Amino acid sequence: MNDRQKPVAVVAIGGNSLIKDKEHTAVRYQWEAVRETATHIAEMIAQGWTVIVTHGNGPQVGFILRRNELAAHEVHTTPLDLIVADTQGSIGYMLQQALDNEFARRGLYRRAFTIVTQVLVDRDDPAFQNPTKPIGGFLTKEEAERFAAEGWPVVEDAGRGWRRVVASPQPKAILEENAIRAAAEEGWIVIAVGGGGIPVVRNEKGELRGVPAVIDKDRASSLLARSIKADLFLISTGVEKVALHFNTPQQRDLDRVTVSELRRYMAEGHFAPGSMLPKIEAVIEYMEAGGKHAIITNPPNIVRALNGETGTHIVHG
Ligand SMILES: Nc1ncnc2c1ncn2[C@@H]1O[C@H](COP(=O)(O)OP(=O)(O)O)[C@@H](O)[C@H]1O
Ligand SMILES: NC(=O)OP(=O)(O)O
Repeated sequence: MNDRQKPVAVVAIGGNSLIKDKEHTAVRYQWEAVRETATHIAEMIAQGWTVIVTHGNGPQVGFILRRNELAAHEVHTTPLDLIVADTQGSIGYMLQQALDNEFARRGLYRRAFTIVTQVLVDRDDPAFQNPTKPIGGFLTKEEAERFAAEGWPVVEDAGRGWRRVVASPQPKAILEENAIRAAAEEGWIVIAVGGGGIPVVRNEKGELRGVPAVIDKDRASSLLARSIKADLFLISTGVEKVALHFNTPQQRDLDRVTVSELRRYMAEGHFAPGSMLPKIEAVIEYMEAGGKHAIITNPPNIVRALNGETGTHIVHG
């Protein structure tokens, strides 16, 4: 099979799943998580998939922003679009190196590379007035109240603690889409649309300009999967399966769910905004645009999920 005939998967890796856990966020733990994730993606590629890797950056963007603020008396601060670009570079670099090492270890003739990706958003998106995207680490209620008093918008995030939030406009177009497609067709393992893409708008002269926001990477990854007509959209996150009544004694994990069932569960409020809800909306959008199959699972279960042994599988119906 040549590279153009291989099935194409967009694999979206969560920013939270790229830190070890909320207590272990230092760079060495990020490397551990990236290297572990890379082994599973390499196995997928060994099994015959062409993979386009996208990734989140929520925790990492928040850490860089905070570092900026703490050092603001000494060095200039950086706008959010540049911070997103920074994370595309740093996380892209980590994934690229970890994947290349894994390919070499397995004797797989593959190389990975990262495409700095700009994503067009609407200047008038109401999201700019209503920040919803959680970034940075998890705070206690007391810490969150203290930061809120300093002007940060904060939200409670899926029972895991409090987090700062920033604007998260809808992705409209991936400006480097043709480059991503062409590189994947040539057999490259492309890392792209990092952190949902660098948010840009067109000004009155039609020129591109960055805007201060963090696009949801699941929404942007769904847009990519739809645009390139990917055979599979796989979201790798912190849970093996999506659940109903998540984090309660009534929790029930979903193995196989149709799009219409998923819509109903979404309307019943089973999926937390800012964490699972955007993933569910992203897979529904992908499936309703003609996508074939979507999976939500965690990194260690990627290959088992592909073999139908675990994960939440979203199918037509
Ligand atoms: N219904 C649900 N089923 C499973 N997980 C859920 C649900 N609602 C909220 N979550 C939480 O959402 C998390 C995934 O969101 P998040 O950590 O923001 O994603 P990412 O991996 O993209 O960083 C899961 O790890 C889990 O803690
Ligand atoms: N940009 C983004 O959606 O990041 P997370 O996946 O880390 O939330």
